[in-house]
Amino acid sequence: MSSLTVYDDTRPGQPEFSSHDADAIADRLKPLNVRFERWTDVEPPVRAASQDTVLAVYRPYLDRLMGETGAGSADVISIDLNTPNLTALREKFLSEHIHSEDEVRFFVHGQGHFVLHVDGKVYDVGCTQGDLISVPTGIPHWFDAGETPDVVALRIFTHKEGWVADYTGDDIALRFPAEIA
Ligand SMILES: CSCCC(=O)C(=O)O
Ligand SMILES: [Fe+2]
Ligand code: NI
Repeated sequence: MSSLTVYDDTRPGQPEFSSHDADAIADRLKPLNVRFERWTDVEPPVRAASQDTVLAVYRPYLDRLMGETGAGSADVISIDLNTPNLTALREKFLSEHIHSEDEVRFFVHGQGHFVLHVDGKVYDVGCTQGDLISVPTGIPHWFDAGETPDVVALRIFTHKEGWVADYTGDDIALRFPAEIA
């Protein structure tokens, strides 16, 4: 289930807002210019589907999204216990970072948490199958799918280099472990 938990960034473990309602989550994130939507009218491909199959299933939606955002490429990231170099991959996403483009992700299978750090607040967004999230350029955040990850997500990129992060050097992610069910 999608979720949002909000904290003051000085008070880990003391949520000041929490919801599992997609509309309430979207409303709460809107002032940050974070886009959060549920796309439920597409039947997801099977978990083991190839990257090309996943892209083909979502093609019309992807074309619209890429048109709206000006993104030039899309790919599929799949992370589970069999993923090569899982520890390194997990660590790469787990430290607070920013991007110079919007981070647009659609959850095809499984779940993961985008944790955003804005104006003294921490927003732990638990994303699940059917969720679209767009984290605006420059918002510090990290991503955690836990120690037994199970996630397949569509990613779209504006830069031709693909995924590039600037780490903030803040170790806040250590103080705010995502609420992984
Ligand atoms: C589910 S996509 C992996 C996370 C990611 O791209 C990021 O944190 O920048
Ligand atoms: Fe990111
Ligand atoms: Ni919950």
